[in-house]
Amino acid sequence: MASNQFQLLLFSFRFHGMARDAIYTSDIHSNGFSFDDKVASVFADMIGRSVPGYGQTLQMVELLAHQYAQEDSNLYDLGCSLGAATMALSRGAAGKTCSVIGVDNSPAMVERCQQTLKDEPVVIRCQDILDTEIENASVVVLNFVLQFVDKSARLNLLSKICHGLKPGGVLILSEKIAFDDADENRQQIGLHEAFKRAQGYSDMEISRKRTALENVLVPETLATHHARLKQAGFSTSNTWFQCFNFSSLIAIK
Ligand SMILES: Nc1ncnc2c1ncn2[C@@H]1O[C@H](C[S@+](CC[C@H]([NH3+])C(=O)[O-])CC(=O)[O-])[C@@H](O)[C@H]1O
Ligand SMILES: O=C(O)C(=O)Cc1ccccc1
Repeated sequence: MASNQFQLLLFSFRFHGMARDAIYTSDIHSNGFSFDDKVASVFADMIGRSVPGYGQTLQMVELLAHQYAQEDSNLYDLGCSLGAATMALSRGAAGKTCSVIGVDNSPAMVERCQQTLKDEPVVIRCQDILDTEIENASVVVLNFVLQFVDKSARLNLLSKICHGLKPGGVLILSEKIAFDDADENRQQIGLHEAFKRAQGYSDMEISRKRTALENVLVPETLATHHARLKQAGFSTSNTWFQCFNFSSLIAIK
């Protein structure tokens, strides 16, 4: 997606009432994190101010879709939330006869996503991605989603994706990551929290969300991701982006 198009998307979220994320200014949401209506209503602001490099990641999803989308194939955005990466896929594949499919199991997200993308040539489904059939695919996106899937189900999901990809097809995987070295892990988490502070979150908001995400968002190391991608059947995987404890990979079948 050209950066002006991404700006347009952000503008459209703002225009349609994108509210500022103030969820953790109060402690009523301190018991766990879920993609409910409250989160969905501020999500564009939340992810933009919480994930360093998020906007650039979307631009690269468009570029990678342009590079790897094959004629007469399906492009999947698994865990599409409000459809930002779905839109990037659609833009990247413009001019090719591809079907773009976004999937999310949060009704609140899907409702908003369908409304926002109602004029785009994409289909948005409310479904658990563990139940989604992947077929005739050339590009599959998991943009900060695998981290929410139970660890024990991650390999099966990636194997299913690899199986549904055409030869030369790709998986674009973005994740919050962990580091084996405890000092490095602490430093990267500290830098991420400094980023969030610079984006206007208070120490209290940062600390409450950290607690809410415990055992909900479970990050793993890059080495674990690359090893699992290989085990799932991908022939290569490479890291193409990292900022603090957030990273994006591409795996080719
Ligand atoms: N099993 C599941 N099945 C379907 N959806 C799921 C599942 N588990 C989680 N989700 C969905 O995955 C999304 C994760 S957000 C993705 C951002 C987006 N990709 C973006 O590029 O803007 C990332 C974040 O919040 O850090 C939520 O909408 C969940 O409902
Ligand atoms: O905010 C955080 O600490 C994150 O790790 C990123 C994030 C962004 C949106 C929802 C959940 C987590």
